[in-house]
Amino acid sequence: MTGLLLEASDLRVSYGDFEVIKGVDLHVEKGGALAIIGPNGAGKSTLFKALTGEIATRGGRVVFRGEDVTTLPADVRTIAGMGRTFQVSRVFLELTAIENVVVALESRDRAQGGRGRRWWRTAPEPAIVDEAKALLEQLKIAHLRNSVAAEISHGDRKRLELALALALEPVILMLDEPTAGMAPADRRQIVDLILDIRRDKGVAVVMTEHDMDVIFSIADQVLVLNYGEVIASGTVDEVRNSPAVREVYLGKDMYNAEG
Ligand SMILES: Nc1ncnc2c1ncn2[C@@H]1O[C@H](COP(=O)(O)OP(=O)(O)OP(=O)(O)O)[C@@H](O)[C@H]1O
Repeated sequence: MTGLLLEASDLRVSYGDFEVIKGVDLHVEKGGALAIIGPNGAGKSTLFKALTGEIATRGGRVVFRGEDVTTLPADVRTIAGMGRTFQVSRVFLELTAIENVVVALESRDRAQGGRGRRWWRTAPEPAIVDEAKALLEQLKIAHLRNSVAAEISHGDRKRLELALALALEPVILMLDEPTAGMAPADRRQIVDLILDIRRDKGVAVVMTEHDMDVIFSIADQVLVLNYGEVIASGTVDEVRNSPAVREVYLGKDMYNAEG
């Protein structure tokens, strides 16, 4: 699979007069995986939110699947195929795992022009329930389907969040620190899941992440930000060997740096 999926050019974002993203260019190929890294405060989250449409840009363009989406809100980008997970989980805590996935699948159907659940029905369509079960199975949390989301572990909730993102059939998954706050064993499992999703569904990935092992396992391209500017971009090896990157991480072990 080749071809451009997501592209940003001369992207600029400011908080008041404080320019945080200062003319960033990036691109993601179909099925590709880009990691955005950089020291704390470099602008990673801000850039990520500008790509997903959660914050407005002051300049530049974001093009997704050939369409200029620069001024389109996040929900429209989601419907267009941009799946999203958050650093802080956004599942419905009071619903069970399967109810969460059913809600996501029903909203996908509505977005695709379906009618969603008819008003007189108290239960979802059996086909939707089957699809939800299959997704939970794929994410290896089928055994938790009747557990209330508030009561499942942090790692399993991350899996559930991935299931919700996948329910919308994205062509790209935007993952904001997908392994934040996880134990090493859980991290490895999430990495394996993301690799499976990439392989099975050909979904592209953009992620911010601090853990270099996770980055090196998943990403084929890395973009390094410092003070809102790209100081290096390329393959993992190209970035590793970049003098500018070494300078930014000077005095730190880049591969274990928290930033
Ligand atoms: N809502 C906001 N209002 C004003 N300034 C902000 C806001 N959010 C972030 N900033 C500032 O913008 C800069 C970039 O922040 P951002 O969170 O994008 O960096 P980051 O690279 O994601 O950092 P971290 O690795 O710590 O998550 C920082 O100086 C931060 O203090």
